[in-house]
Amino acid sequence: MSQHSAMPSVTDTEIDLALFGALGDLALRKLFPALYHLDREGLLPEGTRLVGLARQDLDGEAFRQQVAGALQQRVKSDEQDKTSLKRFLARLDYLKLDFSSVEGYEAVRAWREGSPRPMVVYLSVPARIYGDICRNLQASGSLDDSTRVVVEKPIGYDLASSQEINDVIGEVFPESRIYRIDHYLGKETVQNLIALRFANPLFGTQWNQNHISHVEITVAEQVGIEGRWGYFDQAGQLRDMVQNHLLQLLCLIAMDPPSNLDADAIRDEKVKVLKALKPFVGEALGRDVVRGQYTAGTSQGAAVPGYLEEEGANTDSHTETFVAMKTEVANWRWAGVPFYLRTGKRMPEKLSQIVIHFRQQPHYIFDPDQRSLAANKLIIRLQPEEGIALQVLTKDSGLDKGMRLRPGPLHLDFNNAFPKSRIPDAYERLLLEVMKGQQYLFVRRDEVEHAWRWCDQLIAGWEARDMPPRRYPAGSWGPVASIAMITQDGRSWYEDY
Ligand SMILES: NC(=O)C1=CN([C@@H]2O[C@H](COP(=O)(O)OP(=O)(O)OC[C@H]3O[C@@H](n4cnc5c(N)ncnc54)[C@H](OP(=O)(O)O)[C@@H]3O)[C@@H](O)[C@H]2O)C=CC1
Ligand SMILES: O=C1O[C@H](COP(=O)(O)O)[C@@H](O)[C@H](O)[C@H]1O
Repeated sequence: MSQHSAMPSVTDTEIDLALFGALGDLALRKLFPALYHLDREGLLPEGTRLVGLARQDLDGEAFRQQVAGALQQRVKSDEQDKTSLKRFLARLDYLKLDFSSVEGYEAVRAWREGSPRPMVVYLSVPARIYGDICRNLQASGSLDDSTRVVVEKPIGYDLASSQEINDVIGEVFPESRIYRIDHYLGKETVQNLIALRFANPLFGTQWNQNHISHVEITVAEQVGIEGRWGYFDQAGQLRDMVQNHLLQLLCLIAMDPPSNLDADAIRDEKVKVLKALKPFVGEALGRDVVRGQYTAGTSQGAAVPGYLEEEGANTDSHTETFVAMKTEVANWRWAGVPFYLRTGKRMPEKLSQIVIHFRQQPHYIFDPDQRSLAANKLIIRLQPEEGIALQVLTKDSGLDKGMRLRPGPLHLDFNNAFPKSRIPDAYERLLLEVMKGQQYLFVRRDEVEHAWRWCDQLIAGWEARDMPPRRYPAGSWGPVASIAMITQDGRSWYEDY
C-alpha cells in the first residue's frame, strides 16, 4: 500500500475482467453479487468490461439471464434496483470455451483486441486446471505485460502439489501480477486488525507475552459440507480452513509491525510468524490437537444428517470436519503464549471471533471469589456482527455491592457506529483491490508454502499415529476433548456470544 501517496483515481481502475468458471458456485453465489455491488456504488468505471467463460452452450442473453437469477437470489431485495441491475447486466459478455484445450482461446484474444485496459483473469475453477488456462492464454496471445491473474484457494492439497500449481502459474505470470485469494483477508474486521494494532499505542505497547496470557481464534460454521463431498472429503477442515483462513488470522494477530503498509512489508512479517509456528511432535499430537467429525444432530431446530450420511458419502471416511489445537509462535514476542484455534462445520451458530486475553494484574486486591474475572479481554468479532469490544472491569453499581467487580464491554459495533455505511462483502473489497493493482490483501507464494509445510507435518503425524476423528453431534461445539484441551490449562473457550 505504498500506493497511498499515489492512490489510483477511479479511471485507473478500469479493467477487462475475464471470469473463468462463470457458471460455477463461487461465481454465481459470490463474485457476480460482489461485482454488482461495486457497480451500484459507482466503483466499476464506465469502460470496465466483463466476460464470463464456461463450457455451457449459451448465448449472451441466456448467460445474462442466469446471472440475473443469481443476483435476485443473492442480493438483498432493498439493494436490487432496476437501473443498477440493467446497467450491470449490460456489461456482461459470454464466451463458451473448454478451458483445457487451446482451441477456442482465439476468442479471448479477439475479445481483448485493441483494448487499452489491463486484463484481469479470474480463475474460479478447480486448481488442477489453473495451469492449462494460463498456458492456453499465453499460447493464444491473449496476454500482455499488464495482465493480472486471480486464483482461488486451496492452492493444492499439500506442499508438493501447491508448489506444482504455483510453478505453472509462475511460468506465465510474475509474482507481482498473481493475486491469491483468501477471502478472510477481505473481511472488514480483519482489515481493522491492522488499524487496531498499529494505529493505537494502547495496544501496540501491550501486544506481547508480558501482557497477553493467551489468544483464542474460533471460526465456527453452522453449515455442513453443502453438497461438496467430492471436494471436502479429500480436504478436511485442516486443509479447507486452517491452512488458509485461520493461519492468516493468526499471522495478523502475531506479526511484528511492518515498516510500512507495502504488500511485501506486511507479507514478510506474516512469513516470519508462519516460520516460527511450533510443529506438533510426540506427545503434543495427542495432547494439543483434537480432530472431530459430526454425526447426525440438529441445526436451527431441524434434524440434519451426520457427515457419513451426507449425499455421496463414503461411510469409511476419517476426514475431519472439526479441528481444535493449541499452538505457539516460538519467538521473543510470543514465547509461552498459547494460541488456541478451533474451527468446525455444523456448530450451533456461525461465529468467527478472536479473543485476546490480557494477563491479570500482578497483585490482586478485590474479592478473592472474583479473581478469575480480573483480566481484560479484547474481542474481535468477524461475523456475524462485525465489531470490536474491550472487556474492562468496573465497580458494580448499587449501594449494597461494596467493591464488587463487574466486567462490561467498551464496544464498537460497526453497524451501529457507522450506520450509514453498508459493510461490504469480502469479495467486493478484494475485487476492488485487484482492479487497483494492490496486493496487500493477497497471499504471497511463500506464505502459502510455509502454511502447507506446517499443516503437512501435522497431517503426517495423524497418519503415522492413525488418529481417527472423534465424533460430535451436529449442533454442538465439537468433541468434548476440545473443551478438555483448554480446561486442562485452567482456561475455557470464551462463550459470551
Ligand atoms: N464455492 C465456494 O464457496 C468456494 C470455492 N473456492 C474455490 O473457487 C474455485 C471455484 O469453485 P466452485 O465455484 O465451487 O466450483 P464449481 O465446480 O462450482 O465451478 C467451476 C466451474 O468451472 C467449470 N469448469 C471446470 N473445468 C472446466 C473446463 N475444462 N472447461 C470449461 N469449464 C470448466 C465448471 O463447469 P461445469 O459445471 O461444466 O463442470 C464450473 O462451472 C475452486 O478453486 C474452489 O476451490 C474457494 C472458496 C469457496
Ligand atoms: O473457504 C471456505 O470458506 C467457507 C467459510 O467462509 P465464510 O466466509 O462463510 O466464513 C467454508 O464454508 C468453505 O468450506 C471453505 O472452502
